[in-house]
Amino acid sequence: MASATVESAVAKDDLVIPLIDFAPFLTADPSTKKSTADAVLNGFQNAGFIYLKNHGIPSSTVQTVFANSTKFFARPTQQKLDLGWYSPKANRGYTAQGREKTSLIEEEGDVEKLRKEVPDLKESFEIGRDDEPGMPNMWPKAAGDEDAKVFKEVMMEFHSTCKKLHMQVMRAIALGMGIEESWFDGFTDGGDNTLRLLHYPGVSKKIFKRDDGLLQVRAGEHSDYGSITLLFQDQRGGLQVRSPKGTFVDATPIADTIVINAGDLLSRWSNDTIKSTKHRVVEPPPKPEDADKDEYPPRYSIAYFCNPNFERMIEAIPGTYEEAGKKYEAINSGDYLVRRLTATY
Ligand SMILES: O=C(O)CCC(=O)C(=O)O
Ligand SMILES: [Fe+2]
Repeated sequence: MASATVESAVAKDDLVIPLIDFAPFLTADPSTKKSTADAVLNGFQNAGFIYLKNHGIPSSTVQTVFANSTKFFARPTQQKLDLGWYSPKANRGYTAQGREKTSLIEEEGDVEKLRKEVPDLKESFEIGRDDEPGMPNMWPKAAGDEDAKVFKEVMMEFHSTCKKLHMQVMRAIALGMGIEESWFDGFTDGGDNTLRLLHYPGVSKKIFKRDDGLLQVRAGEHSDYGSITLLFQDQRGGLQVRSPKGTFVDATPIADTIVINAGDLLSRWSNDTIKSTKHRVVEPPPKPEDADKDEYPPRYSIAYFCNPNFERMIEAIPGTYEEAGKKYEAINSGDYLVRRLTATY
């Protein structure tokens, strides 16, 4: 089968992140579908990251979500604190700056130490499925507040839009792996995914110039936990991905694309054939229009963290373990995520 020519979005220090046109996959011509699927799988196997264009989510939709996110974070601090993130199991609500430390640490306790040293310069708001008993989303009060009403509608709609794309990308991975295209459907149809709005407030440029040798970041180095993450970023920049050489390479924003990365659970599920690559958000690259300002402008991003249905057991995908053997025991998807979240908050 002829493989499609794939452009690269990032190519530095042996990190090659492909820029993949997803339209051929979505429009279902069998031969181009397969080569697109191969490109998706190769991207996750080699870099752990891809950029996707023509993914089917209109840019007007994404703009509306960003606009609503910006309005949300502009609410008074107390209003946001009243919607506080309340448990790893629910993973819903608002997290103020300094509360979470995305990190490499898996032990509780260590995270406390790291957080004090260099807090992440961000606030976030997490939204889960809206129909999970005992785990309510933390919506701003809608009575007499039109923005709050619209916010909820926009976010729930986007949650379901992203859920569909998660299913499609997992189908592409399946087809790329040579298993039944629908193989993952029974793992992705539950929508146990988290929509996270992120705001990195404008900060003084000086904050990044520390004299204690520590690196001030907007979000610390980490890998994501679940199957895949759909990341929508504004044009500000600052996201970096770890290369095979150990350097951090800019994942420069490309308009109308989604950056998609594989998480730790997909890596485990694929018997380590797919990579879950470390990334972070740092001081943004200089732009001519900010040159004579003392502050960097804010950055907004939207991450949609996808997970296999929480009730499912995750055990090596067919085709990934027959030769090498299974590297990991079966694990419950929901338990795995709660364990990881418990260590970071
Ligand atoms: O804001 C970004 O660009 C990345 C955020 C991220 O990696 C995360 O929240 O897991
Ligand atoms: Fe991440």
